[in-house]
Parts: sequence; structure tokens; C-alpha cells
Amino acid sequence: MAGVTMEVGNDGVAIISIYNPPVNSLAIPILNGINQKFNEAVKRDDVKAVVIFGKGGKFSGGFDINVFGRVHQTGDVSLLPNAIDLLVNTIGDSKKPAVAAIEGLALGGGLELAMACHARVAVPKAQLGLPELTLGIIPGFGGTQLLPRLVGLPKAIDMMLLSKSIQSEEGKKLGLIDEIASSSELLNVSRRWALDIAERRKPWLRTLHRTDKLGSLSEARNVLKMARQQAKKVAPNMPQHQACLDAIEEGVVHGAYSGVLKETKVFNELVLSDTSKGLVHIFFAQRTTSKVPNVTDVGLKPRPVKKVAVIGGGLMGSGIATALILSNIVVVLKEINSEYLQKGIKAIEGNLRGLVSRKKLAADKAEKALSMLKGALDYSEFRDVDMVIEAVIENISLKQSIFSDIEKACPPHCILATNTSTIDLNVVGERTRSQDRIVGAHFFSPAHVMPLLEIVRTEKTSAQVILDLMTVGKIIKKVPVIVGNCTGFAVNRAFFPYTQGAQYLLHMGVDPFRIDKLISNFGLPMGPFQLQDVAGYGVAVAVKKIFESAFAGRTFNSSLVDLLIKNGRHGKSNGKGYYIYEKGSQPKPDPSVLPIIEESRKLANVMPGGKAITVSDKEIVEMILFPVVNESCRVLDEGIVIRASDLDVASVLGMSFPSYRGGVLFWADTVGADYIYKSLKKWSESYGNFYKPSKYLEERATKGIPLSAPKSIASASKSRL
Ligand SMILES: C[C@H](O)CC(=O)SCCNC(=O)CCNC(=O)[C@H](O)C(C)(C)COP(=O)(O)OP(=O)(O)OC[C@H]1O[C@@H](n2cnc3c(N)ncnc32)[C@H](O)[C@@H]1OP(=O)(O)O
Repeated sequence: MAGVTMEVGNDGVAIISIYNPPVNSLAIPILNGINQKFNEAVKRDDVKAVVIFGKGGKFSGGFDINVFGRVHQTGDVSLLPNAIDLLVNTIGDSKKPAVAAIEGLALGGGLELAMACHARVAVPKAQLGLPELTLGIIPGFGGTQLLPRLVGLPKAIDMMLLSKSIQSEEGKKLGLIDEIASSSELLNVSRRWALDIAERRKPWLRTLHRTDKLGSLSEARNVLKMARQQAKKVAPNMPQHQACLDAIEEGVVHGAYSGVLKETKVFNELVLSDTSKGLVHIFFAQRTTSKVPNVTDVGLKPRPVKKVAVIGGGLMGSGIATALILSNIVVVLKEINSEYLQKGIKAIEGNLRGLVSRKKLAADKAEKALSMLKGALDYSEFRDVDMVIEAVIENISLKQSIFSDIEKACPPHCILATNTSTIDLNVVGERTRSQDRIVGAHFFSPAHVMPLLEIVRTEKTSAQVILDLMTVGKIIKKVPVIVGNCTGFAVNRAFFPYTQGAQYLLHMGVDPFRIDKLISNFGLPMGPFQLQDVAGYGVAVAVKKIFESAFAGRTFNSSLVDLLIKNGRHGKSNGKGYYIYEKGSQPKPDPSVLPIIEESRKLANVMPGGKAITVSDKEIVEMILFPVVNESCRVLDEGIVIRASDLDVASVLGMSFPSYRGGVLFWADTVGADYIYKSLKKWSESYGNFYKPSKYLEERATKGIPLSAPKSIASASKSRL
């Protein structure tokens, strides 16, 4: 049972053990347990020193994040514990020394607990970090003061602001870890350290009393100033970055205890911020994606997938192959001729080189990955593959004939997956008998970098196949989200009005560069026009027709992309699109695109009364994102995703919707269904059906039910999953 226990050895060392699987999170009863046992240890005459240990191979994954969820629901910060007293006074200033014995990981409050102790012993490769900023808060158990005093200001800022963990070995070099010991020796070595401190053979270092690593005040001010500038650039919409620096600065200037008080104040304010609500939502939503009714709860075991064939070595195929070989999965890359095959292999080598040069991959690991790759021009290598991923161009009859071929060439257990981003899976697999093995493995480009994997199932895809693909997805470090079969699946379907909404506004007279700027200010990495430049216009041309026929009556199309191509513009690939792309400099808006836009505006003729519309900045953002919310409502209504939070995760990981806004539907609920409905209704009356609110949105808005609330049983029968 979860709890905290204490055992006192004959040597006078009390071992206080935390047990709260799976990550020994510091839930409130656990913190109370540590407090109680520590006080008992201090009082007992037979105890000379204390070791704090986490059972089950992990020291602690930090404070219990579920409590933040409860604070967000109730707005009641008094639900938060006063652990500062425990860490700073009870442990830090205790009359008896304490040593943290760290296995596996010490993150957030877990590392703060360890840092409050007087020494730390860790096993090799234990993960150490303060990732609180990823939850929209700052460390709240003294971390902003403790870490700089152990590793110095620049490294501490780096670890906190980037939420970057380090391993014990680096921790030892920096002074965060005092000794590294094997797992079997961890407790013995920790006991010895604790006794050595108690008996003055080793120094008794109270972390908050230390200043030796902080440097001079002027050095510190410089480091903080640079960190503030950097944070302003990379996290302009997230208050926790500057707030964390405020707390650190307070401690550097006025001393650790002042810093701790500031930290507590800032922490309590940030817990209630929208940023924290969004990020905590995404934390749990991401973990919920792996719970799939009738797949992960029916006792199935994933089958091993050791060898995968990838058909097509283009942009997607080479990216998928790269992701697989990086995780030690043997890949057979099949192309139709040796020229294309060589191109595919070169692309994979280029992907690996890119990772090495960005220091994301060690050179020897890249070599090892490449050794997992084989090229093929026929299906002979397919006889023992566990999965095929088809990644050829979006051509229905080509895909159908490939599927009928691979059904014959592969063993009967083999998963038959397609990376199509739009085509109905039932159509792809029409000529095969193995309908239960057909599944969509929809990666996002670049496939070896983007974290989302949409797993598309039809009514016939077997639960085993879905589970196997989910497992492969996790092995290759993707977040798999299960979706139903429809044009565009979940992400491309929900976001087709994003590009089209921007195009519509442009054709109603709004400046594209203003639109891009506003959307980047909202938090997407780039605006819709720049995105189109980067993705290439081929994609825009291909998907335009597909969406137009699937969602007739609510699409907006223009001749703009065709005109751009006709004028020799292909976007980023040839350096000329809406923007000018030059090596080594940021993309610059290209005024020479404006006459082409003007021509397209004339052809589209959608300006009401022939005059450009006047809209506020806020309205521009809403006129692009509310249609996305509207389509997301249809995705929910049709049961394309299991739950609203799955679409939130998919929007963050597939479209880079800002995670601190909690994903598209979470954000929509913070704006309010009623407001979104009324805005869309008003625009649909002025500008047509593109904005017409969906039934789902109308119903939720009129009944006052959040968009993300689970569907009623009555409408559940419509599910396509
Ligand atoms: C006051 C303090 O300064 C504030 C804090 O400490 S805030 C917390 C800071 N800590 C963190 O941010 C760490 C969050 N956790 C993680 O990064 C990862 O879970 C981990 C690296 C610890 C483990 O990763 P992994 O082995 O892949 O397991 P993962 O699936 O993520 O988590 C396993 C389960 O533990 C839960 N969990 C993990 N950390 C948790 C935490 N700190 N609190 C509550 N639950 C937690 C997860 O929700 C998941 O639950 P589920 O099985 O019901 O879905």
C-alpha cells in the first residue's frame, strides 16, 4: 500500500522509504508521512542520521500533479501543501543529517526533496530535473533557490527554463550528486554518507546556506539579464519563465529565505493561471491517449514488431524509415527503381546527419541506425516482415494494387499500414481480403521529428493490430492517437478550415502578413501563409480538391496557389512564396506577391459589396480559429476521436497548436461555446456557409455544456470507431 515507512538500523541510520507507485509522486499523504517519520527520527535517541529513499526503482516523479487538477477545478489554492516548511526547516535545518538515495529519477518536488538533504547518492544514469515550467508553474518546494546553490546559476537556469533533465554522471560533475553507487550498493553507500556527516567525517552542507556557487552579484545580474531576454524571445506568452527568474533573482540579491518566500508567492499565483490549466490538461491528456476502450483493456499483449517494410522513399517514407531505424527496428525500404531507392537512402542519411549536426544524436548511434536499413526493389524481403507501411503518392489505384500485392508477399500476421493523409482506408484496402490487418499509420512531416502518430482504424481493423501499432509508435517515441476513418482523419480534417479561413480573409481584403503575425502572436510557430510556403504548394493543390468534394458547401477555394505556381513561385523550396527565403536570414514578406493576390481577389470576388472588410486583430484570429473549433465539433460528434482531449493532444503535437492553451477544444472551452457559436453565426450571415455553426456547437452553446464534456449516450451510437 502507498505510504511512508521508516526502519532504523543498528548503525543508527533511519531509512525513510516512500512508496507510491508508479512514480512515487509526492501526494499530500506522502508528504505528511515524510514529515511525520522525519520528526520521529529527529526525536529518537537511537537515530543518528536519516536516509530518504524511493521504493520500486524511482526516487520520486515530484509533487502529485493531480492536486493541480483539483486546484484548477475549484480555484482553491489551500489544497496545496505547505511543503516548504518540511523541506527548509524540518529537513534542511534539522539537527540530524539527511542523505537522499536516488534511483531511477528525481524530478520536480522529488529533486527538491533530495536537494534539501545534506548529500545525495545516486545510481548511474538517474534522471534529475526540475520540469515544473512545462506545467505552467515554477518549482515550489524551494527548487529556485536550491538548484543554483548546488550547480551554479547558469546551469540551474538552463535546467529550469528549458525543463532539461541531466543524468547522475553530469550531476556528479556539477555538484548536484555527491557519489554514484550501483543499485545494490545505493543504500549502504547512503547510510555511510549519512553517518560520516553525523560524525563529522564529511562536511554538513545545508544547501540554502551555501553561496559558493552563486558567483558575484554583478555576474549573477548579467546571467539573469541574458536569460530574461532569451525567455522573452522563446516563451513570450508564458508567464512562468520570467516569474521563475524573479524568484531566482530575489534569492541571489536578498538571500535564500527571501527567495523561498518569493517562490511560494509566485508559485501560488501561477498555479491558477490559464497557462498552467492548459499545460496540466495536456500532461494528463497525453497519457490518456494510451487508454483505448476494447483495445488496451481486454487483456491483449502486443506482438513484437522487429522488421518493417516501408514502401516509397519520398519525404514521408524516408522520414518514417528514419524514425524506425533510430529505434533499432530493421527496415526494408522498397522503391520502384534503383535511382529512387538511392534517393530514399540518401534522404535517410541526410535525416541522420541533420540530427547529428544539431547534437540530437551521437555519430556512432547514426552509424548503428543506418546498419538497420536495407534497400529492396521487389517483394522478396517482405516474406518475414511484421509490418508494412505504404508511403507512396496519394493515388488510389496505385495504393490498391500495392495492398493487393503485399497481402500475397507478406506473412499472414503482418500488419498492413498506409500513411495516407486523406484517402478512405476502406478504399485503399478494397482489393484485399485481410481487412482486419489494414490500418492507417499517419505520420506528420518531418516524420522522424514530429511526435504525433495518428492511428486510423476502420470498423474491421482488429484490436490486436491497433495495439501492435500503438506499441511500435511508443517504441519510436511517438504519441499514438487512435482516430476513426474519414477524409483527413482527425487533425487534417479539423484543421482544413485553418488554411482556408486565412485564404478567405485574404480574399476579403485582409493583408496576409498581418494574418501571419497575429497567428504567430497567438502562439503557433508560424502563420498559415508561411506554413503553406514551407509545406510546398503541391500539398495545397492536392488536398484542396479532396476537401472540396468531401465537405462541399463549407470549403473556400481560390486560384491563388495556381497563380503563384504560374508566376514561378513554389514557396520555400525555391525561395519565393508569400515570403522571400534567403540563406541565413529570416523570411521577409515579399511585396511582389501582392499583385498576384490582387488578381486572385478579383477572380474570387468575395468582398462584400466589392470592398475590403474591416476587422480587428482579435476578430482575425477568431475568424481563422473558430472554424477550426467548428470542424473539431464535427470530429467529436462523428466519433472520429475517442474523447475531446485526444484531439487536444493531436492539435498540439500535429499542428503545433500552443500546448499552454491546452489544445484546440480546451482552448475553445476557455473562450466559451456560446461566444464561438454566436460569432460564427454572425459571420455566416455576412460571409456565407464557410462559417455556419455545426449542430454539435449549436447544441452545446444553447445548453451551456462545454464542448469537451463527454457525449450523451443517445448520440454515442453514431460513433465510427
Ligand atoms: C512543488 C513542485 O515543485 C511541483 C512539482 O513537483 S510538479 C511535478 C514535477 N514532475 C514532473 O513534471 C514529472 C512528470 N512526470 C513525468 O515526466 C513522467 O511521468 C515520468 C518521467 C516521471 C515517468 O514517465 P513514464 O515512465 O513514461 O510514465 P508516464 O506514463 O508518464 O507516467 C506513469 C503514470 O504516473 C503518473 N504520473 C507521473 N508523474 C506524476 C506526478 N508527478 N504526479 C502524479 N502522477 C504522475 C502519470 O499520470 C501516469 O499515470 P497513468 O498511468 O494513470 O496514466
